[in-house]
Amino acid sequence: MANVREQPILRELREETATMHGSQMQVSPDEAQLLSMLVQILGAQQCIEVGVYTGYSSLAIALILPESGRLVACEKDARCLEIGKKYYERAGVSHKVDVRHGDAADTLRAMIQNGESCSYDFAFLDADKRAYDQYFEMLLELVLFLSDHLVSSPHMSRRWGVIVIDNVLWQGRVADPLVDDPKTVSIRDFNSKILRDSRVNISMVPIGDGITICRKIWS
Ligand SMILES: C[S@@+](CC[C@H](N)C(=O)[O-])C[C@H]1O[C@@H](n2cnc3c(N)ncnc32)[C@H](O)[C@@H]1O
Repeated sequence: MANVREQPILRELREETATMHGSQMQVSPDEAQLLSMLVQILGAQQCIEVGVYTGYSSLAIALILPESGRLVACEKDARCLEIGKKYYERAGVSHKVDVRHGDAADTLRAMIQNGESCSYDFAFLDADKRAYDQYFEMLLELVLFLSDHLVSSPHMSRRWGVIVIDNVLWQGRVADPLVDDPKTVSIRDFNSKILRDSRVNISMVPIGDGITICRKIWS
């Protein structure tokens, strides 16, 4: 497949999203391209997105997932989900997307209670910024980690779950000590926490609004 950001259906979804009444959010083709490449490079099969909006990133991921792959797509806004579902259908990927309407924290908690810990390869976190830490803790539980003695081959690719976190630069506000609104403080505190977190390796990438790529290294 060509680069996902060049797919006409993604362009169409982006245009429809831009014309939505009251829409202030922007979707990022560069981020979606990176996400889909990561999913492909990892050979990910089981993915989660927290905060779907109209489905731009989830569609980019679903397009690249193999037929056996699945993306659990968590979103609280039914109107946005209807747009996403229309595009999954049109792109022929709706069988790969498991849409979960409701509060994402409730959905993730239910997945853990349902015995799904350590069974996801890839997660994308992009919902309420004040709850990042809460989502992150549950995603860390849900993504895979196989310690050395459980890995049959040193070349096995799916040993570590990866979590990608969006908006970590928050348009530069996290670096401005004079900005102290709740969302900025929450993202700033979250960035500091995961920098020191021995359960993960991280790399912050300054594309879009800043994303952190986080690899689980401890279970
Ligand atoms: C920035 S948008 C997501 C954009 C999407 N990830 C993309 O790249 O195309 C954030 C979304 O998170 C959703 N959201 C915020 N809080 C939520 C919650 N508690 N549970 C589920 N979804 C939530 C919002 O409704 C919004 O659609």
